[in-house]
Amino acid sequence: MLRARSITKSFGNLTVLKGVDLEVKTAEIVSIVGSSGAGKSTLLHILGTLDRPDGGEIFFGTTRVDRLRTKALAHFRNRHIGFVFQFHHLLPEFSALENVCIPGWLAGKRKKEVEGRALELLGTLGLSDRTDSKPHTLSGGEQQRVAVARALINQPAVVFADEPTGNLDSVHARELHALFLQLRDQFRQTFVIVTHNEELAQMSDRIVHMKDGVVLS
Ligand SMILES: Nc1ncnc2c1ncn2[C@@H]1O[C@H](COP(=O)(O)OP(=O)(O)OP(=O)(O)O)[C@@H](O)[C@H]1O
Repeated sequence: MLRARSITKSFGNLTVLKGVDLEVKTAEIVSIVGSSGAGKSTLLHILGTLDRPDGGEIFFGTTRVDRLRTKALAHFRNRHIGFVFQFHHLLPEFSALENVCIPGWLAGKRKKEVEGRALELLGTLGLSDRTDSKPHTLSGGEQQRVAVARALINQPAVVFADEPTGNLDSVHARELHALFLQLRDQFRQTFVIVTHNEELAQMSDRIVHMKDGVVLS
């Protein structure tokens, strides 16, 4: 599904990634753990095509994404990659349903089709009765679940999550992780997660340890 080889990245004099290799299979949940500054978020952003590596190669299936031009890359990202961040960045003036639909509309899919899938996803995530709610009227856990539904709307090959439970209490954090497992089983959804939460990392299929810009295991 996802194959990254010899990924390097520097910011000025600081070499943050020193030749990272990583393979992720379909329907696998991989957690990336490691101390602060190890390069986890940098790697996630590069794998998620939000940033480009200095060297190395990244394949999604047979598509080499690090060579795509900016416009083609944006198109690829919107169609095939989902993101969940610690702060979910929901658009405050739009309802939960609209927030979920927007990436689908941007991808040029039919309005009704997108809405149908959004309603199905929100139902799966236990939010059927909150579809018309604005983000500020939802709890932190509910907002994060809306963000997960939004990440899934275009049926992405991979969802990248950077500290997705960082602003949730332990009950909601556990619920969110259980949801990732459910989505893996139900839709064969693949996840790559950066987390400091040891308990959640243990629930993944595989833990990848990073230290000083390299993957240890
Ligand atoms: N855009 C940038 N410009 C300059 N330096 C950066 C940039 N992004 C990250 N860095 C530096 O790269 C190093 C790795 O950062 P990164 O966020 O990838 O680490 P991390 O393992 O995710 O850390 P944390 O667990 O604290 O989030 C840090 O020293 C950081 O300051």
